[in-house]
Amino acid sequence: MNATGNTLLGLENISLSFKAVKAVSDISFAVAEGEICALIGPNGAGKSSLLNVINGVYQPQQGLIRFAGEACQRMRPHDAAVRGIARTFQNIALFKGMSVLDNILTGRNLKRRSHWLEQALGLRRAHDEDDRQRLHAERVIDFLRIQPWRQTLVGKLPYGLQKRVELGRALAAEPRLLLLDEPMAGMNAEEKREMSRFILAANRELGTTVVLIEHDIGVVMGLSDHVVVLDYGRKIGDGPPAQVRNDPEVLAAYLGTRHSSRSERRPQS
Ligand SMILES: Nc1ncnc2c1ncn2[C@@H]1O[C@H](COP(=O)(O)OP(=O)(O)OP(=O)(O)O)[C@@H](O)[C@H]1O
Repeated sequence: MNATGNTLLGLENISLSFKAVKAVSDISFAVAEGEICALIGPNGAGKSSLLNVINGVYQPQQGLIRFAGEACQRMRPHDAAVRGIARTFQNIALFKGMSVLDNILTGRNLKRRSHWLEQALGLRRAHDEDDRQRLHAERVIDFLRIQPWRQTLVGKLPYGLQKRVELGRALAAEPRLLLLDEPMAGMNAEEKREMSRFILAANRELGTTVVLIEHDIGVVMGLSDHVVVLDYGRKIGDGPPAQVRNDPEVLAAYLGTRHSSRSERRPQS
């Protein structure tokens, strides 16, 4: 564990509705700087909605978000990115017709200092900037061990590698907080182990705080310092993995006494 004990992200009484659907109801929890926090819960529990609140895609009707000591009621996606929050998506959101390197470079857009006109005119400052951004993107490529595919079009890569490139694009922004929406969905056991290693490395070696949504409870227990459990938009668990996995309310949500067809999400004993 890498956590400092200082709160990086605080959610206070967040509620979000879509007309009659209450996606998130009065959720509060804190994420310490340097920790890996997993958001878990059955389908429709409100996990993705909450990530979308954190990075400003959805505006909650109620509640406050504190990030790095600053409180705000409404965060726009651009503000969130400028403040150091990066995100990957449940369904891969990459430019399939662009190379791995160019996709990762798009993660550096907010770091560019040269004006678009300088870039259009090919001025020296823009060239130097390009070199610096490329160097950084190459470091991310090395970190994630995707050098052999750096010039390959992303659409031609297998799914597991595309997920890694998406992680790379998020890391290229040098985020303070990385939000990962099901980074291991659809992967086999070996791919999950590999992805877990990269997430741990980003956390430990780069010092990135991580909030991730994951359905594989074995992965969650092995990777996280902190687990928050949602069910029907409410928080029903919040604590270290060992505590959460033995919580009767959490077990009930997963073992299906309140839901049907939960068999694929049972905590491992
Ligand atoms: N844009 C939207 N418009 C209307 N309803 C929505 C919208 N986004 C989410 N919801 C609803 O909000 C509730 C929470 O959905 P959400 O996607 O956050 O759950 P989840 O826990 O991420 O589920 P899953 O594990 O299936 O991805 C669901 O009832 C969903 O149908």
